[in-house]
Amino acid sequence: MEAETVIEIRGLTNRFGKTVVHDNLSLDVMRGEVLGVVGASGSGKSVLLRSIVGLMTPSAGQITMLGTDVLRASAADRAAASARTGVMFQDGALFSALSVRENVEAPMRERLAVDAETRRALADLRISMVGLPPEAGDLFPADLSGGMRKRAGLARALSLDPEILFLDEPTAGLDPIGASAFDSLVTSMRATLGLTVFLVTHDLDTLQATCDRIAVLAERRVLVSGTMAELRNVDDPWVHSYFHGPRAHAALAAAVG
Ligand SMILES: Nc1ncnc2c1ncn2[C@@H]1O[C@H](COP(=O)(O)OP(=O)(O)OP(=O)(O)O)[C@@H](O)[C@H]1O
Repeated sequence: MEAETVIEIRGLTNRFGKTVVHDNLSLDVMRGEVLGVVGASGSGKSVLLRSIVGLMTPSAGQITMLGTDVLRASAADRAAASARTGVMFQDGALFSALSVRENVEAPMRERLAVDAETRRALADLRISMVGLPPEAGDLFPADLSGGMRKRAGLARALSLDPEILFLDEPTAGLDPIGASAFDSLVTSMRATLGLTVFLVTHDLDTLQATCDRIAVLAERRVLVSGTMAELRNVDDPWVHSYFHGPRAHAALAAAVG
């Protein structure tokens, strides 16, 4: 079966004043893959994610997501494409005045024509899917540990049963055990829900554990993409030091051992 491109980015340029973050960047994301996006701090990973999900307007270029030209489509078409995606931000970005359940219900209120009881049941299902205990639905973000807040953010990202999940530094701030549990959760949900995952991370263990393919942002574009094994053979100083540094060796050793 031929692979389907679910996100196609061509000629993307992002500028802030004189700072050029992306220059003529191209990237394809295929249905069902977990794509990791790495790059030095400031290389434009978050700006890329925000451009795709419509949180900022790029200076130039074309982004086609699920068949919609997101930079040129009508607001209604953009909203329809966006409802088929979910985004989990680094700090969870939960509404502090709402309970976890209400946070998970929030996207449904806008997009799903279902009664309150069904909405609540769907939210509780998402909460259990991400491994939170049932009572977590009644808690508020301030009552949650960092790991629970990440899971609650993930439950909200899954609210509308998305086809594409965007994760921005999902394991940042978690202890190694919590991070590895989160990696396993992403892997199992991709398998059970058939998700496509776009994952921005610095975490080599996460790359090793979850990603089919990794795209490296450098020189204002996607310098190279491939599997971890392929990227270890790329002759570029940043790529080489990233994938051959002590942390990379530790991640590989942990995966083998
Ligand atoms: N709203 C903005 N206004 C001006 N400059 C911005 C804005 N957003 C991002 N930038 C700049 O764009 C560049 C890329 O930022 P971005 O946050 O995408 O980097 P990153 O690769 O995600 O970094 P990190 O790994 O540190 O999170 C940085 O130089 C940043 O200062």
